[in-house]
Amino acid sequence: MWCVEIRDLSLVFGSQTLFEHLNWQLSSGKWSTLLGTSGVGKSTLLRTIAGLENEAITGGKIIYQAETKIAWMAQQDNLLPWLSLLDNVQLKAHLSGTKTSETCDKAYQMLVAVKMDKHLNKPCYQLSGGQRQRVALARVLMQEANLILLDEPFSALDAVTRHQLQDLTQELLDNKTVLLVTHDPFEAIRLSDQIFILKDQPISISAPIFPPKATQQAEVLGLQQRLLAELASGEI
Ligand SMILES: Nc1ncnc2c1ncn2[C@@H]1O[C@H](COP(=O)(O)OP(=O)(O)OP(=O)(O)O)[C@@H](O)[C@H]1O
Repeated sequence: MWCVEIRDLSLVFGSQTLFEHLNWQLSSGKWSTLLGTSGVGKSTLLRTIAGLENEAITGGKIIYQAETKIAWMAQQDNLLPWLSLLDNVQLKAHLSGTKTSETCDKAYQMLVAVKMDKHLNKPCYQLSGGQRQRVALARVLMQEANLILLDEPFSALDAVTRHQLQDLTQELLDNKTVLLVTHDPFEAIRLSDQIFILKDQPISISAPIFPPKATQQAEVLGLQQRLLAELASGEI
């Protein structure tokens, strides 16, 4: 069962053809990861699925399952620095002047889920990078989306914080459809149900690679080596 189907899609930036008659399906209820060298077009694919690149599309279409609701989380958390955590999490209500005790309560519950509730009235500029990404995750949860697009949300974090936030994100987004962009093969192996490698321009997307689940097997190390080699061979 798919959540998004890309059908015969072509996309061009000036003289650069990124997608040409691209066909691809994103499976429902799974974590899918896009790996590929810098500049290949991973973020563009994510933005295209989010409907943010319509002007660059020259052909084909994207079909969404009924009631698909999209949320987005990226490396830059896009929090408003002078607003409190609580207001950042309920930003839509805050900006539209529709805050209620229900939206406040729900935002609070989301901050509890990401273990940031004790800071709820602080302005966001006082937070560390990892704390800010927790708040960004709470904002994603607040949107009650069923398709979550993650554009390198962990890449700016130190190893320990990254590990913790990966685990938390995986726990809280269980059962959602997640599409993750990363440069890190090990992150892809840890988090994904399926991995896709993007290569070349126009882009080709590999068949799905299904990582083993236990993280300390020789098989995992072998797959990590294979992904690194594939990425190196696809440098553009
Ligand atoms: N709005 C735009 N206008 C023109 N060119 C663009 C635009 N957005 C992206 N590009 C170009 O499209 C190509 C793919 O960019 P994209 O950011 O999708 O790559 P990426 O694989 O996500 O790279 P990275 O891993 O470095 O983030 C790049 O050559 C980039 O310069």
